Amino acid sequence: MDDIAPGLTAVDTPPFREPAVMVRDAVKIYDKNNVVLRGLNMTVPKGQIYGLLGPSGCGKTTLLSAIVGRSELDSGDIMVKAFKREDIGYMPQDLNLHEHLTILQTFKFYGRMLNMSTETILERANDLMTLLELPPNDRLIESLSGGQQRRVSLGVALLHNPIILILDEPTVGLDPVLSHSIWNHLISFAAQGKTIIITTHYIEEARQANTIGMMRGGVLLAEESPDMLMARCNAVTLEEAFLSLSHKQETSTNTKIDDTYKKLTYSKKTNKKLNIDDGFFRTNRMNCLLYKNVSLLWQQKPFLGFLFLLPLVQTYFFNLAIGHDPKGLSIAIVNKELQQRHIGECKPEFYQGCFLNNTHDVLMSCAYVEKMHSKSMKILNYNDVDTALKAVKRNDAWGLLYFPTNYTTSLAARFVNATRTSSLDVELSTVNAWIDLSNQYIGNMVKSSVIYGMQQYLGDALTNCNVSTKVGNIPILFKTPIYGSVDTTFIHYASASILCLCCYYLPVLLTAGLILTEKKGGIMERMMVSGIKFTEVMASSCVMQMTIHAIQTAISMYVMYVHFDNPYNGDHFTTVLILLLIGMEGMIFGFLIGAVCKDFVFAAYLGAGSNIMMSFTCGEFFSWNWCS
Ligand SMILES: Nc1ncnc2c1ncn2[C@@H]1O[C@H](COP(=O)(O)OP(=O)(O)OP(=O)(O)O)[C@@H](O)[C@H]1O
Repeated sequence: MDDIAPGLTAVDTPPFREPAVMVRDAVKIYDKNNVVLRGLNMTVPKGQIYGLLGPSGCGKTTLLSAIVGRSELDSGDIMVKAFKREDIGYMPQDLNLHEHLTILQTFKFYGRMLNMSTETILERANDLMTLLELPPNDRLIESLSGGQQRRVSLGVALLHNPIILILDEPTVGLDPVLSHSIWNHLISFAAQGKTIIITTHYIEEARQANTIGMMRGGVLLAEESPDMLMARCNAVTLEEAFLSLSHKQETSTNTKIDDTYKKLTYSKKTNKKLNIDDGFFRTNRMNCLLYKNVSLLWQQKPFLGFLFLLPLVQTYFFNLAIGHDPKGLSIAIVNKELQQRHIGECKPEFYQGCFLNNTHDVLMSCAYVEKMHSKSMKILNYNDVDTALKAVKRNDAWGLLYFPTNYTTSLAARFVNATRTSSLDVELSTVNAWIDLSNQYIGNMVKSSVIYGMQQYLGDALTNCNVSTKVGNIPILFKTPIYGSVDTTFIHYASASILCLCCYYLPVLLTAGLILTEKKGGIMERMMVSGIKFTEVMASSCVMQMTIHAIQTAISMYVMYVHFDNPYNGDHFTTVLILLLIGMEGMIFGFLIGAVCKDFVFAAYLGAGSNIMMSFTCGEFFSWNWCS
């Protein structure tokens, strides 16, 4: 015992017992103001109950975490007589259980992880139900009381009948009768040769331990049997003994604590945590994780339904609400040609004949207005430009078309005279257009309707005159598009990119959520202590996520390409491969978010923020704009 405070001497020397756990010169420093272990030495004899006592925050959990391999010392050696993972049973201070699993599912998950057969698990589960007075094993963990949950957690540690049991405050929140019964069982375990390290806040309860380790200030003040300890301190209770030892530690030297750990030589070749070689990847552990993930999803049926309803609803509403060309847009018309002739409104007979040789009876302005009408535009007639412009500014119309007087005559002159056309005819044959471009998409649509309307009505008018329609076209001919079609709408273009977006961010959300839930509840740490490796977590998540991803994508594609009949011209293999890779990318990013974030709020910000940012940088929104 290197760490017994000065002035203390052992009153008796206990018989030597082979140690099951030994800690030497343990140092753990969280930061320079928080040195938790200061060269601590501890020896736990085999086949005994070792009660680790000390005030709150003295480092008991930190020490146990290092012993079970959950955390690493900064310096020192840890030796545990355990050759395989199954040799150790650990009950952490926090419950660290999946709330949405039943008691039996929890036992099956941890049991299978430690290579237990289903029959043995069921047998042990029955024994533990009696031993720990557990409720029926089909009860969900979340529906249990705090004390019942704690007993399930203890059950997980006992399930595989380990030879070393490390229990961090197993009796907190239990009634005295149950605590007493648990201690009796611990005593019988020790009689069977098992080694038990137990921490407790109920100091007197620890009298039943074979050895007491009294911890304070990062070292052990004493390590001996309760009776010897009380005798040496002239105390009648362990509490008195602890107070006496604490007082002696205080009065002997105030600087001892710091000196102890500073004098240590930091050895590079130390076992700073439990080292059990349980492989880089084992299929049985991955299957366990898969079983747990599937059970968790199955227990949360509303969430499962939501997972598959979300892509359906999203794609459905996208198709209903976005990307269709707006109909019934209003356009203001000021037709001075019509006013000049005093013949009321435009009628079909005004644009039946050939305008080149009958400029008195034919009104080309009416032909143009009719073309705009046939493009589902609502025509609003005004007498003058000022009033019409005010209407556009009031948002009554998306644009204004102004036809000058003698429009048809000047247009005919422009075609007949060609290069000899007077500048007055050029001016009077030109339609003036003011378009509201405050909404880029609608403004551009009105603009293109105006341009193509002009081209089409001129084509029709020239056909009436037996002249080739090409004469009225701008001298460029657009051939069949290489990809897409002439009448591609926004939805046709955007459907693929929306699909990619869903395929990316749904796995991000699900993966980050699952990882964070397990991390925050301490479940991940408990799984790691039981031997689970990160590779297995990744692989099992990958299998589950990809299955969900495939179903979600199939739902989205059905809505997009079957129900709403958007064009699909791609090669099936490439499409599936790309969507799968996008899903995988989302999943990996979800892992990253789960790993770096400490809480859900940060994860939500990171997930949503990065999603928008990535949509910008990958060109999705940019190309939407171009399309519009
Ligand atoms: N991850 C961590 N980062 C920083 N400090 C930590 C961390 N974990 C524990 N500590 C600090 O280490 C000290 C010892 O904590 P620990 O949980 O080991 O104490 P304990 O003796 O188990 O306390 P209790 O009996 O209340 O559970 C405390 O001051 C605690 O704040």
